[in-house]
Amino acid sequence: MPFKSLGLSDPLVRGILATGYSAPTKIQSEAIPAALEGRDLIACAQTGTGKTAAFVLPILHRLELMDPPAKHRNPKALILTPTRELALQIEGCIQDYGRYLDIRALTVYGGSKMGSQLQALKRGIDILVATPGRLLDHMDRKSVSLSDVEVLVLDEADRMFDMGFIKDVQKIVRSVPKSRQTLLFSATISDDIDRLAGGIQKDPLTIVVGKKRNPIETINQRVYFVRKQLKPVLLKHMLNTEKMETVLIFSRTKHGADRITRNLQREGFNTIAIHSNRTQSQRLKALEGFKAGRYQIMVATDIAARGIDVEGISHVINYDVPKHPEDYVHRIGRTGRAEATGDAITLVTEEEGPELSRIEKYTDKYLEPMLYPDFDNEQAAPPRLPRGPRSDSRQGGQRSRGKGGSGRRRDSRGDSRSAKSESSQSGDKKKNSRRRKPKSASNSQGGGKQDSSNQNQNKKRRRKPRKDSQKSD
Ligand SMILES: Nc1ncnc2c1ncn2[C@@H]1O[C@H](COP(=O)(O)OP(=O)(O)OP(=O)(O)O)[C@@H](O)[C@H]1O
Repeated sequence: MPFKSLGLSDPLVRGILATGYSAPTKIQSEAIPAALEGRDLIACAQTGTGKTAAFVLPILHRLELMDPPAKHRNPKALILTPTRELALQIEGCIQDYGRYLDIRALTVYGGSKMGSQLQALKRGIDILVATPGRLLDHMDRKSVSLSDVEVLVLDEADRMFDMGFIKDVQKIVRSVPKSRQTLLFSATISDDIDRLAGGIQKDPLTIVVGKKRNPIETINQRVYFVRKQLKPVLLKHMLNTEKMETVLIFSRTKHGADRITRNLQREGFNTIAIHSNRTQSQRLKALEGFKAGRYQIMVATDIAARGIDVEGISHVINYDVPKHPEDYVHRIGRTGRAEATGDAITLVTEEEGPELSRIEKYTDKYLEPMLYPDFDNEQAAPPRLPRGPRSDSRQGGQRSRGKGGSGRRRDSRGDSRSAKSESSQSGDKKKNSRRRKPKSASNSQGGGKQDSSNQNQNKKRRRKPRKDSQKSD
């Protein structure tokens, strides 16, 4: 099915084709006609499947039909996103798809200069993309009026309904006319959303593409058990032995992200950090540099977990297991996008075992624990690192002396749980032999057995143009 058959206007279809898309993805085929009819939507589709165009295209189409578009003083469409980076990315999509239309979009987000935003708002805009905090600032200053908004989008809807955002979002929604169309999109939409959405939507149509909560199948998920003190050593070992093109590493904390970044920089890896303690220009520089290939590795907190679309991320590494299972789905969804393949690696300590179990329950998938090839998880002290002598002592190698490796076992009901480390089971090898043995992944590039994960890695990661036959199945 071509884009034209979705009912989109000619200049818009030309803009889509010029962006390089030849046929709609499944979520686009299902959501666009319903949105064009004016329905409220709750749309859930896996990461990297083109949800942005599924809400941006109907907005552009609607605006184009309005007469005359250049006269709009107040925004006609409002798109709310949880992060600045995502807001800017969506504005980029609006510019791309709408290149043959006369439509003005503006992004307002914290950390950016007010002056230019105020001027643009004064001149008048058609689409406003915003993070909630900065939009509320503008509303307080009366520099923007939402009284003409006809379409409201909550991208990453479940995140927008999180405790941290809910009050701000509710306040914003109350300022938008009730007659609006409201579109909610995310890769993870819980049943609670129906309840929360009840207050802001009218008879919404729910569209679910793919299995709810499941990471996309193009991501090869791997889990390695490792002692806490050895995480930095294992990370370096992986980066040195496995062929990784562009790597996104997630840390649970900002300090952790900085620490990992410093360690990797000392080791000579081209690494940059992104988190909310960095200035806006540092955040922009990091993301742009990562996208442009100036940095091979970006270390991030969960601010980069949602929506960020960087072509060619070959590996996502969860240095820490994410606290919320849905964050796992979003984090690893930064790879394997638009039919590319990718690897998602999670490093798990004994303490993090229960969190991994929650992820398994949430995604309904058991993640087979593996041992990293040629890595001694029992080593008393980490090997001496080639550069940066200070890092040796910081690895905590000495403190780790005498502690065994971590592992999990699965009971007869199939539940997985944290298992005691080997030495904390008095170093009793017999006891350990009862535990399900982590599988050796044999995925280093320096020889060894090839498993399916390795075969996956060797697949081309370049984005393939979608085939007509794939778009509407
Ligand atoms: N019809 C299409 N044909 C080819 N590529 C597409 C198509 N639609 C979108 N894409 C590309 O697919 C990638 C993922 O799209 P997008 O960022 O909208 O995904 P998403 O579903 O919103 O992901 P996430 O859940 O992570 O936010 C982007 O690089 C986008 O340019």
